[in-house]
Amino acid sequence: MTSPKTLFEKVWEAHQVRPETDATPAVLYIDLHLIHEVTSPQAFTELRQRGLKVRRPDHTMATMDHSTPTTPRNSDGIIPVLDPQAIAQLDQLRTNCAEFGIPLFDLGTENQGIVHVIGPEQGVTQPGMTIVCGDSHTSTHGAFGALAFGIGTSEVGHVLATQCLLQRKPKTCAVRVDGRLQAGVTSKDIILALIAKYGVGGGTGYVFEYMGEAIRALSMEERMTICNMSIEGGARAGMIAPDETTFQYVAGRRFAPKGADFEAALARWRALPTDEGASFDHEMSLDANSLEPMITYGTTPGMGIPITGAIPRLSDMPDASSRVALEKALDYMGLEAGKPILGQPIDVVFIGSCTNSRINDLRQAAELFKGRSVAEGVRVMVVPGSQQVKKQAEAEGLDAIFKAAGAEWREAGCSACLAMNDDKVPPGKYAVSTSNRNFVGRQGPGSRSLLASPLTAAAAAITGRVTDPRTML
Ligand SMILES: CC(C)[C@H](C(=O)O)[C@@H](O)C(=O)O
Ligand code: SF4
Repeated sequence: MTSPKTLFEKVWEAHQVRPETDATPAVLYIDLHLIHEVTSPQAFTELRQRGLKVRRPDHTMATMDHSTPTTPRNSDGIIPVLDPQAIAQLDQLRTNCAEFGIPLFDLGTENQGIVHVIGPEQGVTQPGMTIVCGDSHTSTHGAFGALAFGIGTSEVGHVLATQCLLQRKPKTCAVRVDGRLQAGVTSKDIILALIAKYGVGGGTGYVFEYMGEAIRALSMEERMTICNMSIEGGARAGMIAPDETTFQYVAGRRFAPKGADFEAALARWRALPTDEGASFDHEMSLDANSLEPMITYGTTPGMGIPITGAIPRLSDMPDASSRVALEKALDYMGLEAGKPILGQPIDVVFIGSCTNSRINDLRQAAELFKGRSVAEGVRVMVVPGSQQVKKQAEAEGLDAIFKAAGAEWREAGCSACLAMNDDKVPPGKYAVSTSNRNFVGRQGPGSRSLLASPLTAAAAAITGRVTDPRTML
């Protein structure tokens, strides 16, 4: 009998070409390499300079998402790109993919979308894989029981050339979430609460494995929301053991194994969950029963509170450095210590990003918008994570609900998650956003972001203030 192993250890060992030594990191084989227009150009330049080819173009997939506009199509069905820098970046990716034989989901084509939305959607994201991308939210794919993490641009070059990566083995942390979520409380609230409890550095050096009754009860889309923000809790990656929910989601997708291959894959995937008695280096926990909708008030994703709570006071802080951080954050946010967050007026609502732009997120938001209108003076952007999500939402009539309420229904992309395209939050304005980062200037210079779930975002859109969505269900 071999000793019991964690999910992470099984995936790591199956991909280790060479183990690490004191002097050298491990060499890890990569099953899937996702690329986008922002972090890949220099990597291709290096390949050309060194006369190298892409080792496995068939295990590499490209999309356009960050700098793409999400403005509705023109009368020719084309999404117009006006920004010269975006034009250059997108053209460069087209050239690189054509030259190196990499499949590309080009802007406006039927499968284009945010890189972390399309991987799962196309069935290229599968249990037990190693997945990398020059993007920190690659952790999203860990929801399938894959080991998935972000890499730097020079590493993108290494993976393109060799399909391998040099990595130090991270430690493991079990994150147990027991109990059941109340109505109006979502997986976004689980991850915001976890980061509020353990801090943005709590997971440093670890790969999280989320487990427990509350995690098992979640759909794949909800699990992706949690794994997506593992990186905001400091972890290298976040994983969830694959189960029937996972297998059902993957089955039948475009690039998923079919027939006998699927059966063989299933047998392998069923052996992935952490063995009874396997040990972790560290543990964290959260009680789902007592969770409320969460919202952030500051400039890190860890500055979050239950929506019925009050903004912390300096005297609540454990040390001098957190007092300074809080003071600076509240100054930037224009919020007052000790005050309730409920009722805070807001200007913009953004429903989208790789955290919360899948069909389930849009359905939840639409449920609240149905028969109601956006508050006077509030701009609401609803941005599907992919063209497929957009199509599905339109087939279900969700777009009609959003538009009738007075929200904008846009094309797929990262959009207002980060200020790399035209979708920005104006200086000094407050945005309730379903994205994952509320850093200074993240949604535009001077923008003030309050991170929350799609339900909480929709509630704010309708009332023009921070509102508990449970009062509107
Ligand atoms: C542009 C990209 C490198 C970046 C990331 O790595 O996460 C972006 O996706 C983000 O969310 O900040
Ligand atoms: S949606 Fe936001 S977090 Fe996700 S990849 Fe795009 S910019 Fe990064």
